Order: sequence, then C-alpha cells, then structure tokens
Amino acid sequence: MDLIQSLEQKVTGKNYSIVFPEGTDPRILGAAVRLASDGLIQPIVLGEQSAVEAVAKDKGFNLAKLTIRDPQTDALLPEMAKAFFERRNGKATEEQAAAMVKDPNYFGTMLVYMGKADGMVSGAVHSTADTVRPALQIIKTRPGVSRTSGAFIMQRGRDERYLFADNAINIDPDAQTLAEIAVESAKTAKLFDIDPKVAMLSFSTKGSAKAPQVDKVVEATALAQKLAPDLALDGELQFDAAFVPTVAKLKAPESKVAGNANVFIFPDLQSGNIGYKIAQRLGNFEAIGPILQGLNKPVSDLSRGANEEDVYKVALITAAQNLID
Ligand SMILES: CC(C)(COP(=O)(O)OP(=O)(O)OC[C@H]1O[C@@H](n2cnc3c(N)ncnc32)[C@H](O)[C@@H]1OP(=O)(O)O)[C@@H](O)C(=O)NCCC(=O)NCCS
Ligand SMILES: CC(=O)OP(=O)(O)O
Repeated sequence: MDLIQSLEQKVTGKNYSIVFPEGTDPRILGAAVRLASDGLIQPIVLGEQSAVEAVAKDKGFNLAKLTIRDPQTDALLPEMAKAFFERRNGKATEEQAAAMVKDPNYFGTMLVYMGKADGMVSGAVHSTADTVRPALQIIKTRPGVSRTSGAFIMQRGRDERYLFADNAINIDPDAQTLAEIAVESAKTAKLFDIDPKVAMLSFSTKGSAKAPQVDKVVEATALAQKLAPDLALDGELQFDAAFVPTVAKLKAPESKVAGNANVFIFPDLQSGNIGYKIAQRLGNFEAIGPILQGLNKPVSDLSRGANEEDVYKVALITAAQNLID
C-alpha cells in the first residue's frame, strides 16, 4: 500500500491534535486546512488571529475546522509558565519561564507536554536548533533513550522505501548514542511497513580500513546487537556493501544484512545530512522527515525547503508516532 494511504488509515478515527507553531506560513496553513478537511487530524495553528486570517484570505483557505491560538495572549499562559518553570527545575527563573512560553515553539511544545496536543510540527521557518531545543528541554527522551535523533523515510516510486538516520540532530554521536539511534530507527522503520535490516555505515567494511572513526562504528554495532539481539543489524559496512548484493558477496560474504539493508545508520551528522540530500536531489528520492525519534511525545522538525505536501506528510507521521510503543 502507498505510504501515505497507510498512514492515513493508521490515524483515521484517532482524532489526534497536532500543533503548528508557524501558523502564518502559507505552506503550514495550507497543509493544516487539508488535514482538517480530510478529517485526519485536528490542527491547532499558532499566531495572531488576524494575521492567520489574512494569510487564509490571500490563499483562499477555509479556517472553519482549525483551532487558532495566539501565544502572546492565550488564557493558558500563566498555567503554562508555572508548568515550564517546574519542568526546567532550576534552569529558568519564573520571569524567564513567563517570557519563554510566549515563543511559538515553546508554546507549542508546552501544549504537547501538558497533554493539550498529541504532537507538534515546526521548522518550515525556524532552524532545527530553535525547533527541537524546546522538545529536548521539556518533552525529553523516553526511558532507555539518552539522545533523540532525526530519521528520514527515503521513498522513490510506490515501493522503494528506506530509512536513513541520523540526518538532523547529533553532530558527532559516540558509540552508545549511535547504537541507540540504530535501535530506535528500526522501531521507526516498522511504522512505515519496513521490515528493518540495519546497516551501520562507515568508509570501511569488516576491517578493510583502520581509524578511530571506524572503531566507533564497530563498537556501536556491538552495543546495538546487545541492546536488540533479535534485530537484523550489521556493521561496519560501506554503503555499496550494505546495499548491492554483488558487492556484499565480495566485501562481507558472511553478513546477513549486507546487500539487503533498508535502514542506514550514518556515523555522524556530516555524512548523514549530506547523504540524504544527495539521494533526494541526485537520486530523485522523496525525503520525508526529519522524524524525531526517542522523544516521550512526537515533535517533528521540517526542512526549511519543505513544501505544503511535505508538511502534510510530516504531520501525518507525527500523528502516527503516537502508535509506537
Ligand atoms: C539539537 C541541538 C540544537 C541541541 O543543541 P543545544 O541546544 O546547544 O544543546 P545543549 O547541549 O545546550 O542542550 C540543551 C538541552 O537539550 C538536551 N539535548 C541536547 N541534545 C540532545 C539530544 N540529541 N537528545 C536529547 N536531549 C538533548 C540537553 O540535555 C539539554 O537539556 P537540559 O537543558 O534539560 O539540560 C544541536 O545538537 C544541534 O544544533 N544539532 C544540529 C542541528 C542541525 O543543524 N541539523 C542540520 C539540519 S536538520
Ligand atoms: C533536515 C535539514 O537539513 O533541514 P534544513 O534543510 O532546514 O537545514
């Protein structure tokens, strides 16, 4: 089944509400209006009412099914500031808390934290750092996950689908973090009907090169195998050994993953971010994400290059992440 149809089926009837802090961006507003009129999610868009209405008028959007909340004047602000102050536990003063919750990304994150929304989608205008920092500080990672990470579903045509990670968050993850990224990525892959076969990528295959960067991937592979003994996962593998069966036979003949991998774990953010953009722009893959993994509640950061369709899909994914155990 088509990925989006499958996600639509998964979230239909669940009435998940998703908050969009960038409510005056036409890409965001257009996607929110479509999601609401398709009956898939209940959007909460943030912004000054008149500013949101002006964009809607200009673009011909019908706002009837949307909830609009203004982070500058919302009645929940005092309660939110108190909850934020308590959650930051000494890392923000009461005055700082009151000011910070008026920032749309903090306000949206707090709605999710306080159970007033089931997820947040932002980042069409804001940088990744500004979008995800509130989630890292407030929503935090699930038990057993020390660092959140950002994955992309890479899709070409109807049936070719892979998961790449981390392409968005951890600049130079240590071996433990890399192992956790691999295990979380396998869980995310299942949400997209991918039966995960995880390759821990490197510029070396099974000892063909020696360097501290390779040692890190070897250690991460061993740690991930311990964390998830039943998961099909192997490393260290070059991309060709991971992906091309004939190359796998030459470079890693013993490996059950080499040549069949569909979840690709990059050793650092330089390779991960560059890698997904090359597949997207030269390989004509659609890149859906980044999908933040390992948080207590779903928050997604868009690429600033996202279009309305991307926003629509990422919002569906964010809603569907509520279904991950
Ligand atoms: C994600 C990122 C913004 C976090 O950086 P930061 O805000 O400077 O992080 P800090 O070290 O100040 O930590 C801020 C808080 O987030 C937490 N945190 C930071 N990274 C985290 C991670 N990966 N997972 C979970 N928590 C994390 C810290 O523990 C800290 O929490 P605390 O305030 O409760 O103690 C940073 O790693 C980054 O810029 N990554 C690259 C983003 C990027 O440009 N990607 C390419 C485009 S998508
Ligand atoms: C994920 C990513 O690279 O985001 P951006 O293009 O906004 O930097």
